[in-house]
Amino acid sequence: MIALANADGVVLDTISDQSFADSSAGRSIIPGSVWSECERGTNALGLAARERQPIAIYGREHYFRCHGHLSCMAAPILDSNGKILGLLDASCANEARQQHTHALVRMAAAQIENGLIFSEWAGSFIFAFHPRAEYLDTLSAGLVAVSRDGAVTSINRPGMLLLAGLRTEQGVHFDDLFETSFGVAMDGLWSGSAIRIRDRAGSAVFMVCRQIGQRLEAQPIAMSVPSRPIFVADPAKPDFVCEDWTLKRAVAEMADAAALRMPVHIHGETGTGKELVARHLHRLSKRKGEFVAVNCGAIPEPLFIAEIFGHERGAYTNARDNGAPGLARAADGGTLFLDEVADIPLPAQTVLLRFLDSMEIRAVGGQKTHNIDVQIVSATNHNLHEMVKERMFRADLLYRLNALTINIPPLGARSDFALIVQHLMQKLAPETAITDAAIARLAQRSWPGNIRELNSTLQRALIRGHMNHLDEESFNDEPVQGVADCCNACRNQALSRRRCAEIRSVYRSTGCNVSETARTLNLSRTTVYKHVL
Ligand SMILES: Nc1ncnc2c1ncn2[C@@H]1O[C@H](COP(=O)(O)OP(=O)(O)OP(=O)(O)O)[C@@H](O)[C@H]1O
Repeated sequence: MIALANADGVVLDTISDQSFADSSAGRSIIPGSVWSECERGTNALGLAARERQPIAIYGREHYFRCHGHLSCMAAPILDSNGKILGLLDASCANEARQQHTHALVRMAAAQIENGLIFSEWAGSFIFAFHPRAEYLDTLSAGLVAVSRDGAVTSINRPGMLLLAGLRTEQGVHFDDLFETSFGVAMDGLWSGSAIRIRDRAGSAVFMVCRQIGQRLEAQPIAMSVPSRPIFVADPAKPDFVCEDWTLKRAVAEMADAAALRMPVHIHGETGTGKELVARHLHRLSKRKGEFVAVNCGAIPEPLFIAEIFGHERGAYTNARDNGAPGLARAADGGTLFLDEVADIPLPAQTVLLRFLDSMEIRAVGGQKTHNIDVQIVSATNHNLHEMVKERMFRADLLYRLNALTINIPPLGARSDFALIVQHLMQKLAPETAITDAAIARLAQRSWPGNIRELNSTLQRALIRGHMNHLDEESFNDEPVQGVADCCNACRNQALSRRRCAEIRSVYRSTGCNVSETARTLNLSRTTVYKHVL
């Protein structure tokens, strides 16, 4: 049973399976029942309210013997001033208690707290931050809501912990918390990519913009906003826009491939949604294991085999102390997504081929082999057949990977362009409409960075916008073709300006190909993105 209670421990609502609801334990937790500590002695709801932290109370730990057959895990839901808004509780018969329920209740409470920040501060920018970039999408990330003039309106609990020692109350300025000023940070944040800045205590954090502040004072005007959600929650259906006829047909074929565990290769320009398609395939496969994405272009060549297939303790210089099982084993029972597969170094291609033939792996420096069961999905924006001709990619590996090939059309060629724009608008700024004329104008542009670039363009227009809708004028400042010589973040920094100009020049000379630019200049693709989009 899940119960929601107010700050005094009065149960407001419950959801329960029938047998528990009918049991004597279930009948004691009903809307209106009071679970404050002074009424019921030791119990999870009462103690969580009193201690202001998650609490689990098992069986006989309850003060009243009549509750001895209950196990309850409760967590308070706090607002950003630390006031308790309510309590969430999961209760079950004591014999059915599980440790991980406690973690789930805590996570659910944290999710509600984050959701409240988004709904309460729709007029603010909301930034996620964390010392590690891969945690930006998790509940450990700090969230800070900031008004359009840089005043902090709200910070979530993880954010307070990350900024411990600094003044975090409502009204402090972004510049009081971070060394990079609000204006300079915004230059980087509006592009949609993560920036790295230091807080005033000197710790480096990654930060990304999760919500663009609306201009709430403007009144809505009649405009084309999608009247119904674009997606319905059905795991068999893609959770991305897929109304383009060629893409729809290709995606439909994936269900059979997933059922037969056929290797699927996804081809498409950068930013067309290859990873989204790969994740959809994983959902379709209903495999219990993880979806493990490997950016093959980001792993240095000497480490590639060890990273994928694992290594034993001390297998090579700088190897992790206890060795590592490798990404292929992490994907056992699930899906291994080899992104940027064209970047796999030739020696590693041979090892990968052997693995695909046998589904057997042996860690570097190890003796034992392990059989694993993974769905292989690969992706690239390169023409692997051309690379085979140039002897840069093994033909036998290509034919092992591409039992089914999905070609994702570039954004400019998609018949569902308008739907994609509406979908991105709904995610970025659900209250903001966009005119059909503006969509038509966007459709005429070239989109070398595809949907990712379209997303950044909409973000920029929303930040610059003075109304609560976007029209043709909103895109007047957009460069129609190509890019200026340096990006906004580098414009005032003499040292990085030259480097930035070089990146942008190589980007143009490669026909706006991010991967190619990254390879030519020996940079990560993220760095290239930061400077060109
Ligand atoms: N059909 C779609 N509907 C909605 N959003 C999409 C769609 N396709 C892509 N996107 C969005 O575009 C961005 C890029 O998608 P994704 O990372 O999957 O592209 P990619 O082809 O794997 O890029 P790269 O080759 O650069 O790694 C993501 O933010 C994704 O959510």
